[in-house]
Amino acid sequence: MIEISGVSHSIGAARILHDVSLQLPAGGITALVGPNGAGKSTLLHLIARLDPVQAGRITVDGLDVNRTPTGLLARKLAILAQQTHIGSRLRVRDLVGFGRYPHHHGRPRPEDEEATEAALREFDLLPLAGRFLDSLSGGQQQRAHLAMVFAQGTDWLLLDEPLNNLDMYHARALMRRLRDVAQAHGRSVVIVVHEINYAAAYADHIVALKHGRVAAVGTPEEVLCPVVLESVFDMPMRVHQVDNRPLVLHHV
Ligand SMILES: Nc1ncnc2c1ncn2[C@@H]1O[C@H](COP(=O)(O)OP(=O)(O)OP(=O)(O)O)[C@@H](O)[C@H]1O
Repeated sequence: MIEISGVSHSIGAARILHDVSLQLPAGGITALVGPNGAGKSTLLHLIARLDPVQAGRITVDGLDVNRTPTGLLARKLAILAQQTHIGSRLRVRDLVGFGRYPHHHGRPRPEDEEATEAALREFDLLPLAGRFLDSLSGGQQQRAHLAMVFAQGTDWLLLDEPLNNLDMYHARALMRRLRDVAQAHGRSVVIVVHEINYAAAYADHIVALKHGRVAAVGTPEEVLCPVVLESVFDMPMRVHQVDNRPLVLHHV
């Protein structure tokens, strides 16, 4: 479980998160939703210690993220951040192989090579494995970064807008893969997602943030109802049920 207790965060004079307390359960998919600027990425960065926790406390399966050694944290959680600053003159296979670094510290073993090849295969990257990142399309680059995160083989996957640039085929494939790793392998996934119907179809648990505060928490049925959605996104919405899941009509 990830426990977030009384977390506040400021950048300069701007308060970004206000006393956020949450529990993200292990072993399923949690979707973080909310309008632009709500603080979703900031919260994910704090969980992964890309930024230090200024006030409050975050633990991941009991490990305090501010005090846990980097190597241990990197074997516990992997994050796909929204902006990645990795050298573009890097080949896809090398990027994906970096995901294994916390396990081998620079001396890859056969099992690390196998994990890298498996991740390349999983994300349809084998034909592109020898290509430089800057020669790939946006969606292909996104798949390469996802494969690196998967190759890390952690209990927790934190993914900030992983559907960015993915076509319908690869978006659905990714969400099914996330559901599979959560259900069949007991791993835990936290995903920031703007397309609310991916949260509706695949999430077990939804957290809505607004203006740096928790606006709603619950199952898809509890959070994805017009009253809650309209208060979070400030626009009218209709919600239907399809295959026992909510389907949000927000685009018309
Ligand atoms: N380096 C920074 N300097 C100043 N303000 C920042 C900085 N980084 C983030 N912010 C502000 O913090 C707030 C929360 O940003 P954050 O990226 O966490 O939101 P988000 O919910 O992920 O938004 P989006 O859906 O647009 O990605 C925003 O108002 C943003 O402008």
